[in-house]
Amino acid sequence: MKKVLTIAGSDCSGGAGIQADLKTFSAHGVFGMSVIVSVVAENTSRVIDIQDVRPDMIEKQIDAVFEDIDVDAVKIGMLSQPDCMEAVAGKLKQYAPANIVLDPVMYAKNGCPLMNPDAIDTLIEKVIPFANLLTPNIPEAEKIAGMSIHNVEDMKKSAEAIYRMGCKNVLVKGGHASGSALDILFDGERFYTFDAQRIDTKNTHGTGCTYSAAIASNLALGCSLQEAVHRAKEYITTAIRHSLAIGKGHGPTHHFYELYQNGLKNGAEINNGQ
Ligand SMILES: Nc1ncnc2c1ncn2[C@@H]1O[C@H](COP(=O)(O)OP(=O)(O)OP(=O)(O)O)[C@@H](O)[C@H]1O
Ligand SMILES: Cc1ncc(CO)c(N)n1
Repeated sequence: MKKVLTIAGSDCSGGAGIQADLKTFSAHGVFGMSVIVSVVAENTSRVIDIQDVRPDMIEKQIDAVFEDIDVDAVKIGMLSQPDCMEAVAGKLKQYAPANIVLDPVMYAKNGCPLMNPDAIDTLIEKVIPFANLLTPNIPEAEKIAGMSIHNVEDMKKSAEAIYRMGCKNVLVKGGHASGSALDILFDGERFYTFDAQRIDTKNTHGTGCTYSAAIASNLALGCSLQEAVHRAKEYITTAIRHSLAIGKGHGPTHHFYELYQNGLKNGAEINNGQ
């Protein structure tokens, strides 16, 4: 069985973070493992408080996994402070795992901050160079690239600027744009687009976590990057289409294994071109 690790924050309400990642791993038939970087008291409406795990404890969790188990892919999510980022980066250097997917989480869907804005330089200098794939949404791509994004051309320009920071591939997600749900992948040479119909729902809590965890699962299963993103786009589109009206705010996506299989069989209408 393929083994995939998430290094991220815990969402006690179950829709995002570590919890979304582990549900996504199970739906893909891979063995999920987790290193908790922050404990977040949050729900579908708000973030109440964040307690970061001590950096040496983050390092020890990563050691515990890698000294014992071969890891086929790593998904990295919420890293709230520079010292958490440095702890994770040091261990990525030490263990050099394959297939690192980095979701540079900055805000929850309800707008609450999950990363200290002063940590962005550390993210760029210390963590981004380890990523095989970076998956910013539009506001995150704006902050990292230092430009504003108004259209698809701007999404492409931001992807090029972020690529130059040392990650091997960049996927700028269009969930925050209007029109169809269009994502742009840049591999340093070419752009690939992954487009799906926008689903009219407020229940999109944890979509970015789910998407990046699905990409990491597919990479662990041996897919090429383009195939991994294509399949993950089908997965997230199906999970949003069947999202759950749980809670009073942005409800979570749905991770039923059977739903995933049916979604794939029914072909969740993804157009990918170049
Ligand atoms: N309403 C929607 N209908 C269809 N696809 C969507 C919708 N909203 C987001 N997506 C898709 O979901 C994926 C995740 O993108 P999004 O930009 O929402 O991530 P995110 O903002 O990082 O999520 P979060 O911070 O809540 O975890 C992308 O493929 C995006 O195109
Ligand atoms: C712990 C955690 N990670 C990521 C997100 C972004 O959706 C969230 N809301 N909570």
